[in-house]
Amino acid sequence: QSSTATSPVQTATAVAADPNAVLPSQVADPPKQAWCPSDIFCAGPLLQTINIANLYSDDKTFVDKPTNRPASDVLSDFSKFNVTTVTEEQLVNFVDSDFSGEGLELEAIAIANFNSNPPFLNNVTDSLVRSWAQTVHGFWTQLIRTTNSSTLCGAGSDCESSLIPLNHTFVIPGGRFREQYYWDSFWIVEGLLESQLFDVAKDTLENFMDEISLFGFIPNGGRIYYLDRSQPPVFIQMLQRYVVVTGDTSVLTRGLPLAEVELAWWASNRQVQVTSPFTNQTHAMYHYAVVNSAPRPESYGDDYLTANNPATNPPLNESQRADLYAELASGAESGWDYTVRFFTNPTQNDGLLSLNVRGTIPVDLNSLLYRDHVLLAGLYGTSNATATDAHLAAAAALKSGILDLFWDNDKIAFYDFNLKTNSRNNFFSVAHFYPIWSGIIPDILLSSSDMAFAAFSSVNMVMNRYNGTFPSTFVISGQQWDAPNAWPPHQYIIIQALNQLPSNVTGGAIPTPPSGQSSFGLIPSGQLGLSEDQLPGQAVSVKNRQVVNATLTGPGADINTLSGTVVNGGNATSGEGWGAALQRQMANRYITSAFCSWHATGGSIPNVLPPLPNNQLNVTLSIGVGGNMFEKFSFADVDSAGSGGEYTVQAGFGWTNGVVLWVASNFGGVLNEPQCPNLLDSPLGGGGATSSASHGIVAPSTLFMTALACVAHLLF
Ligand SMILES: OC[C@H]1O[C@H](O[C@H]2O[C@H](CO)[C@@H](O)[C@H](O)[C@H]2O)[C@H](O)[C@@H](O)[C@@H]1O
Repeated sequence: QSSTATSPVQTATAVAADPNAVLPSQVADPPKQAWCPSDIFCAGPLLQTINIANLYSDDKTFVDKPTNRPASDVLSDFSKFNVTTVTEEQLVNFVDSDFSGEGLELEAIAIANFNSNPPFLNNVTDSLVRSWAQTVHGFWTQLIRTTNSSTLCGAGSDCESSLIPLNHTFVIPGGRFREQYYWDSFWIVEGLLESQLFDVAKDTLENFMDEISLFGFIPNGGRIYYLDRSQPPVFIQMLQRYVVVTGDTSVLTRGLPLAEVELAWWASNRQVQVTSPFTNQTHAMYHYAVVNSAPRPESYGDDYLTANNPATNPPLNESQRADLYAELASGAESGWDYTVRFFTNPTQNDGLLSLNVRGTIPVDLNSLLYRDHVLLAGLYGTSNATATDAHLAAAAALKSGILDLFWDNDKIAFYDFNLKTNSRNNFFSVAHFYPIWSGIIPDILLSSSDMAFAAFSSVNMVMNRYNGTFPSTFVISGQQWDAPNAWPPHQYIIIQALNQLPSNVTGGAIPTPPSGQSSFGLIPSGQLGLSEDQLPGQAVSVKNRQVVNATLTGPGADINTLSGTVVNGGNATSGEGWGAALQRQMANRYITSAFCSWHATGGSIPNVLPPLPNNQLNVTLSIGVGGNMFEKFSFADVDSAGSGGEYTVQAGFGWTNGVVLWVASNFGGVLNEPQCPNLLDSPLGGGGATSSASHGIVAPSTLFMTALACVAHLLF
């Protein structure tokens, strides 16, 4: 049995807001970037002019459109324009005649031997969750791609495309993300392994190996405009998971030497010596630091406007603009594009002009590289004792830097180190959990159950206080890697971090908050860097179309507390310690967020789950939409997608599906049927309907983003 291939190509129409208008004046073109030589898809006069004309709602659309005639003809056509007199309509005609549909170089293919009933489904007890997990497993068939350069303008043509052709099939995230992405693929591979799509997982690895051979590193994504940067380094972790699950060690013949090449790239290009103000020891640590002095091609208009914002007084000079462009690219390399966490002063929302990515030694990056070294040592095993020892030594050196620079023994948390202030940032984010996931467990957590719980007390608070899953940070900034957004990879990392704690410290019950306090009272003083009343609110009802939040402090703030467990947290099992309880709650909340936001946008399962009635789907503008698997969620509303950032929330979605399948497989015995709030209770729905759950009201901004996502038809 094979799956059916679906067409991936969507073509956005170029729109001239005012056809006869000439373009506003432009600042001088940025210098040509050696890493991105295309005169069409990289920084230069053509790309800047198209973006100034603002023909597409998403800057990425244009750079994903292959030319439909030789590049020299396209450039010759463009050279006929004078940028001070060309009209928007002339540019619309130019792109319509010289370029084809975005993503046309990619082809959806069928998955050979697709088993629609993989064994992991037997792990899922609840029948609705099992059917839905099977539905999500089926979504791989819509996200699988292969390169098909011959669809350009005939084989052997010199048409141009920004795509980096890949030799093997791969899974895309979905929506505007039409190509293979680096760190997304880790969670995609986790899901593929649960789905027993071992060939696709292996193909993914082969593609990354080809890229390391070709470029010396793995680029952010499969387009030439990503060639200035990588993404969080997880290739070795994918390799290890594939080998452990399949037992197929044949990939190591090529994989091990290429893993060395990748690690050497990080060491040569992203390493910095840091002398600790705490111990005076010097550590070789890593940061995200991209060499780039132009707007990112896929976000050219956004970056150009950030650098040339007329409200910036005094305006940035050329070298300040170049510096900002390096920061923006470095933020994209971190995978967290963008967050106040990487602002010069994270506690003040000073905007992207204050980005300090290169001046931050990030706790997550260093933990990932530590884990890479440990896993690589394990993959060598006894076959190469010298290499094993070298990687264990590299891991030990990183661990010592991580504990020295990032760990705060009073607040019981890991924080980034700031090179500008030569101190730890007093800013809590979900990055705190990366070292623990990676196996770096400070002694104090190993010797005290209270301290171990303290390291996870923010998870307990989120489960009790908010409807959804764990946010990137607790600051609502408008950036997509801040509240209210909760991302699938991070739910996986927290659950896995809990797994790393020894059972002798996780066996007791979840502690009760001090008298008169909420679960916030269980968090060590200062850990979050915010007082309880500075945390985002949780909506509980709508009155006169106004959202009413739960009280911010005191026991009433724990609005999702039930006797013995939390809302949408599954049922407590007898003898369960706090570690298992938090895992169960996180697993249930994740499934609830992914399921409810899918159902709220028209998801249904034949003979199992009907779609919501039209009066509810109308609230999310989802009539006729078949359900969206979103890339991110809201931590305060399980019905809603995430929001904010520079592009509209996307659906598809590779890592979301991967984490669903992993959670279903590993926690299927403790997953309950999700209880989704009634959409008519939302401000957009008018409020006042009876909710299917006691807690559930949708925050207006996030629901609006769900609606926007549907309007834009951002489906697969
Ligand atoms: O176009 C803007 C940015 O989009 C990507 O970033 C986001 O999507 C990726 C794919 O899911 C994900 O890996 C990343 O964490 C997201 O923030 C892209 O990776 C960026 O480089 C790009 O500038």
